[in-house]
Order: sequence, then structure tokens, then C-alpha cells
Amino acid sequence: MASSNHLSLRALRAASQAKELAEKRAEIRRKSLVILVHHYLDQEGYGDAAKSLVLESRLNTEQFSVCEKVDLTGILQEYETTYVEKFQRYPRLAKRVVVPRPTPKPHRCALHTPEEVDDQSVIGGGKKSPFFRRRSLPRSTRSGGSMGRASSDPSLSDDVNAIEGRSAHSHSRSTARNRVIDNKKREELNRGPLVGSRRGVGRSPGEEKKDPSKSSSDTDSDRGGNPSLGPVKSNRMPKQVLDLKQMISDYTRLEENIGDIGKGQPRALPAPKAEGQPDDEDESSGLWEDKSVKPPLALPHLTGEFRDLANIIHREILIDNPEVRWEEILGLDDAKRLVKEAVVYPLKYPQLFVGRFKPWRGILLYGPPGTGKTLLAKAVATECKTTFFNISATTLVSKWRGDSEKLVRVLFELARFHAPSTIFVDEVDALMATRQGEQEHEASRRMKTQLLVELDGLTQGNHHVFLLAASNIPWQLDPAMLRRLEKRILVPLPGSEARKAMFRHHLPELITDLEEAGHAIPTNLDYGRLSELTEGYSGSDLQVACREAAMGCLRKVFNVLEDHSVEDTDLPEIKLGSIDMADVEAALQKTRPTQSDCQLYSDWHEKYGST
Ligand SMILES: Nc1ncnc2c1ncn2[C@@H]1O[C@H](COP(=O)(O)OP(=O)(O)OP(=O)(O)O)[C@@H](O)[C@H]1O
Repeated sequence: MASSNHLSLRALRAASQAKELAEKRAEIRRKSLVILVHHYLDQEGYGDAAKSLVLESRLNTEQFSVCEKVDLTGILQEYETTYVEKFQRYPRLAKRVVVPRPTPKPHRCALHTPEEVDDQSVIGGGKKSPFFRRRSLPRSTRSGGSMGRASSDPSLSDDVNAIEGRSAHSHSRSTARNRVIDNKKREELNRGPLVGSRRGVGRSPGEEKKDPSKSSSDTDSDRGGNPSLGPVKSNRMPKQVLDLKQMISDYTRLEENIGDIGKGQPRALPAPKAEGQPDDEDESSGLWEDKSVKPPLALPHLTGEFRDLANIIHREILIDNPEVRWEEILGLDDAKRLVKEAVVYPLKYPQLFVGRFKPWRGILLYGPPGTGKTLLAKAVATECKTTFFNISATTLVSKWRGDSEKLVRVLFELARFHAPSTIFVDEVDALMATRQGEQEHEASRRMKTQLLVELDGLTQGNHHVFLLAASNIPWQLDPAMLRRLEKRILVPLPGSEARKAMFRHHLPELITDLEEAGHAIPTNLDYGRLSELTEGYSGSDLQVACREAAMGCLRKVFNVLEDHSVEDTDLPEIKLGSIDMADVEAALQKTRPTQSDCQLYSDWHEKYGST
């Protein structure tokens, strides 16, 4: 009897201790989550949100820092990896909230409380997020799922140290921040094997389970610092056959991850559903249709005037989406091919552009004025969804003369932060014309040097930042600059077929722009003949001529409108006529082409151009 009493007391004490331990662990987990989320918000520049979190959680985040190599992105990647291994598809973590219609009466058969409905709609495929509902999590080798296991989990004991150790070392977060962001972006872009792996997460399950205490960035660096080389760096011979399907699917995944505008839906690897898999993940959420927006000033270490300059860049130089598609650029087949090769493919298929295949960072687009150099740069930014910084060198020199060196510095810093980015510098010759020795202004000299330094940084670093520079007078470029603009692409005047296409585009057989006013204007044109008449015209010249021809139609309307007042009862009925050859020929007489010496371009192209 006594002995059984004694035993039950021990059991009670053990149960109470286990409960205490479980509660302590839960508390530690809660605090760890707050610290991780705070770190993430802070890193991404959501400063206000981070401050609110500190206030609401009443956790002194100053006293804690996340342990090295632990961050939410890494944890999420690990989760994705495990999930892909189990289900051969990527987990869906969030979906668009369906705003409930105002139907106040609950249905008799409703299965969920309003709170549950709310939870469903926010995260995680119709059920609470796997993060919130442990049961729906596929069992991970690292998850430390039950409390009992948690106590022996080394990663968790690290967390305990983080919370309990009170190592109040406020480590230099600002310098680490950029590195972390860049690494993160790079990982995102580099993930995925060059050859071999079927699952597309860049590592085999064996490798993954090798050391559960290591974070994903650990295992990447173990393979020689470049995640994309994972399978190739092992002792296995690399296969000679590229897994094209894999590359395309990696790119698709990358597109989804960085927020695909327009194409929209996350595409999953097709696979039969497995046990434990949430059953409503097929729904397309449309979540990624919106590009997530980084806060405008997300570089907290920028202070004072640098912060002001960053503000100016955000306001005046950064363009969200320039909205130019490849198909809108008529002709220029060679230039388009070269630009795609130089910028688009490295972004789409980063696995192929490593080591000696590293992509060009500085690209020069040169050719006569108005031939589509800016359009090409914008198309790169649109089609690759890179952040687009558009600055004209003359503005940089004249408007920011005293500050231009600093502006260049901040511009490149922002471009790295928002990577993948394209910096387009128009009229680069104004910036980098051959240096003028002693007479050169000190500020101008410093700015040029800064630009060269930044360009060196681009070519040596692994940031996905491209400089596209444009010039109408490439022969005046400083040789030091030219050397760094490694790829030089001629953007010539349009050929005869391109001119024909441009006429067809600007003056189609039926112009419907005035449909709202109840008019459609037919044209009656010989496009071949118009093309013959316009040799030497640039795309911009042709556009102007076509507008002039179209405006001719409206002129008679203007005349009538000007000659009559609203009260007039005898307003004539005007019928807009068609646009004929004579109209366009007259317009061509009025709009002469910008003269450019094509011979100069082809000579320079022979010497320095890329083919
Ligand atoms: N190949 C083309 N296809 C379609 N439109 C074109 C083309 N080339 C020029 N255009 C028209 O001309 C306009 C000016 O083109 P863009 O600004 O790209 O020229 P650019 O070469 O950058 O000129 P600049 O050297 O003077 O800066 C465009 O907005 C477009 O309407």
C-alpha cells in the first residue's frame, strides 16, 4: 500500500515537472517566434511593424538576437524541402483572403466558428497554417514535434540559450543585414541543381538528413559556397545532359516565390496526394499576383544625407514596372537576342551562369537616337521583373552635381538591396566621356571614380544587378568605362521589314482609338512603299510621322470646333475620313528623320561591338 502510494507520488511529481517543462518550452517557443519575426521584419525594413511587435509582445528584443544561421527564411526553406521530399510538391503557405459576403445568419450546418473561418482564410490551404497546427505538419527530422523530444533537440537547446542566456551582445546587425538579404536573394536565385536531382531542391534526402542541427545555409556552404553546385561538387561525375525540365520548373518556382505579376498562379509539381497532406491545396490562390512591396526606405543603416538620397532615388529614379513587352519592340532581333542572352537568361537560369560562365554585369546599348535602347532596358525590367532604376546621366551630372558621387553609391546600394535589379543609365557618355585631365571638376572626377568602383563591385560580386548603359556616341566613352561595359550591343536603325511593321503598328487598317467617341478611322496604305520612303528613319522618327499623319484627320474637327460656339445651331456633321498615302507622305515631309551617320556606328561596332 505504502509502496504504491510512494510510486504514485513520484509519478505525480514527474508529471508536474513534465508539465512545467512543457509550459516552459512553449513559452520559449513563443518568445523565439517573436524574436525571429522581429528579426525578419527588421531585416526587411518593416521598421514600424517591428516596433509595434516589441510594444505588443512586451519582449525586450534588444536583449536577444537570433542565433547565427537561424532565420525564418531558412526555417521555411527547410520546411519546403521536407515537404517536397514527402509530397513531391511545394507547400502552399498562404492564400488570398476571400472577403466574406455580409451574410449574418449562420447556416445551421456550419462546421466552423467565425474565428475558425478567419483562420482558414488567412494561411495554409483552408486549414490553419501548418505553423499553427502542428498535427498537419509533415513530420520533419528537425521539428522537435513533441515536448519530450524537444528537450534533447540540440537546436532547441540553442534557442533556450538564446532566451535564457541573456547574452546581451548587441551585435552589429546593420552590417550583417545586407549580407543576409543578399545571401537570401542569392540562395533564392541559385537554388536548384544543374544536373541530376529529380526533386529540384538542390540536395538529396541523404544530404539533408546528414546533420539535422545545420541550417540550409550551412549545408550550402559545405558544398563549396555555391548552393547551385551542390550535386556537381560531390564525387559523382556530373552528367552531360542538362535537366531542362528541371531548370524550367526551378525558374517557374522562382517566379512564384518572388511574386509573379500577371502569370499568377503557383504551379506545383504534379503528384498524387499522400497521407497527411492537406486536401485543399489544389485551389489556386492568386496570392502571388501582387508583387510584395518592400518598404521604401529599408536600409536602416543609411542615415542623414544618404537617407535623403535614397528617398530621392525611390521617388525619381525607381520605376515599379515599366510595362514594356518584348513583342512591343519591333525589329531589333539581334539586339533582343543579345540582351536576352546577357541579362534575361542569367536571371532565369542562374544554374548555367556560374564560375567561368558568370554573366555580364555591364552592358552598353549603343546606336542612333530613338532606335529603342530605352525600350530594350525597360523590356528587360518588365519581363524579368527586376527592379528598374532609370537615370539619365545628364540629370546626374547637372542636377546632382555636388552629390552625384554619393547618389551613385546609394543607387547601387539600393539596387543590390532590391536585387534582381536593372540600373539603366541613359546618355552614359555625358557621365563618362573621356576624362578631361586637369580641367575636370573635382566632383565630376569623384563621381566617375565611384561609378567605376561600383561597376567593379558588380562584376566581382554575385549580386543580380545589371547596369545597362545607353549611348549615341560610344566612341566618346572613357576607356575605363568601356572596359567595364563588357557586352556592347548595337541598336541600329530599323531595317525595311521593321519599318513596315512599325507603320502597320502605328497606322493599322482600322484605327480604333476613337471608338469611345463613336469613330473608327480606316487607313488605305501601301506599307511596302512607305518602308521604301523612310530609309534612315529611326523608330522614334516613324512614330512621330505616323502621329502627324493621324493628327491630320483631326485637324478639320479642330477647325470646325474653333469656328463655332456651343450655342450654334448649324454645327456641321463631320465625318472623319480615312488616312491615305498622301496624308502619310505629307507627314513625312514635315517630320524629317534625325540625321545619324550610320557608318560611324558600324565602324565602331566592327572594332568594339558584340555579335
Ligand atoms: N524598335 C522599336 N520598336 C517599337 N518602337 C520603337 C522602336 N524604336 C523606337 N521606338 C519608338 O521610339 C520611342 C523612343 O525609343 P527609345 O526611347 O527606346 O529610343 P532610344 O534609343 O533610347 O533613344 P535615345 O538614344 O534618344 O535615348 C519609343 O517610345 C517607341 O515609341
